[in-house]
Amino acid sequence: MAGRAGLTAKQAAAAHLRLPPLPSTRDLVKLYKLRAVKQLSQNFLMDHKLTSKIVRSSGRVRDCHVCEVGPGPGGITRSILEQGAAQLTVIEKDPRFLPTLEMLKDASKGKLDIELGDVLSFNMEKIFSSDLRQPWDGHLPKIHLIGNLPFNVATPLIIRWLKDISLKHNAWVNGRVCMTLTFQLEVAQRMVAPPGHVQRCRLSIMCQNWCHVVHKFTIPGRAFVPKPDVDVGIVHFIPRIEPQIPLDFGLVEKVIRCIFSFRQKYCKRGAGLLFPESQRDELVEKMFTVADVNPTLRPFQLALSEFNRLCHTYAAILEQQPSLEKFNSRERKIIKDDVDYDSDGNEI
Ligand SMILES: C[S@@+](CC[C@H](N)C(=O)[O-])C[C@H]1O[C@@H](n2cnc3c(N)ncnc32)[C@H](O)[C@@H]1O
Repeated sequence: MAGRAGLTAKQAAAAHLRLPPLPSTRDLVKLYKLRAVKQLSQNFLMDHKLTSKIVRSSGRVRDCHVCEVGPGPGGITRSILEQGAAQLTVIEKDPRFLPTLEMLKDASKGKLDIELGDVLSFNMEKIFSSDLRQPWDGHLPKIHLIGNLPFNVATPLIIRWLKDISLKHNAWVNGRVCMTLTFQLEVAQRMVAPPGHVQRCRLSIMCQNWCHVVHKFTIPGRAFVPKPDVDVGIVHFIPRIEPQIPLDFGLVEKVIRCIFSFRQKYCKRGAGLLFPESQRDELVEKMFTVADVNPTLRPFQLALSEFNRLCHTYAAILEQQPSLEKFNSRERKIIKDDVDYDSDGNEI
């Protein structure tokens, strides 16, 4: 809505902060003494409309504490400040971006903090005030995590964060903190794939077990500088109050990983990897009978409720035979063709 001076609330906030403009592609090249921006080995989003859309898709950041991972030259960072975040902490690994981020910090009126570090090992617990904490089953805390990271960092990061969510560690000591992250489109589609979908994989189950996952929109690769070979999906995660499979992260991950080891075969084939050969047939049959799951379905056809029953039955078998917990079949390493990889070579 336009205010008295004819400015929208957002324009007023931006004018009030007097943020320096985002460096152009040419500026980036000059700033970092490069021949081409490609040498930074990153894909930057320089389109203000799109950075604003990403921030809006995370929900309302006004008056919230936002943590942005991988700000780079600060396109998304500017949009977060413009949309009225009360506090913004950025975690950037590459010190070459510090001068541009410092300029933003100076203009931010104390709202921007810069942390130089690797988000994969960064404990965010200390950056948020305990005043923002909410009970896990209460309202969502006024905290958001937002980031456009390199594709080969984003997938391992979300797996780490899902584990943190399961343990209520890291940012999640504060309650059900939401995340809005970019992934290559194919990975985003896998994250939200329902049962029976051709993209359904281990990542779908892991994400959907601990979070409500929404693929918000897609950005064509050409919007990035330099242009990646793929399009990009923006995914929003809201931690579930209760996971669909309320068991230990490691146990769930092991069962899902084994079952998806043979994607095109009956799901009992992969489940067999949970047990030594001497007991395999007997325990697989027991697992599927007790869980009441059809062992001849393909892994991608199983619903979360069926994985839930299989995981619980496996946990009950472990209670009776604790030594099985340490059993790790090496067979899947031999049968490589049935394991899924994303285009960065990450097994998923
Ligand atoms: C794809 S660029 C995106 C930059 C900016 N967010 C944008 O949208 O234009 C990824 C950024 O993440 C940073 N980055 C990469 N790995 C990181 C890590 N492990 N921890 C923190 N930052 C990282 C890079 O240095 C780079 O600035």
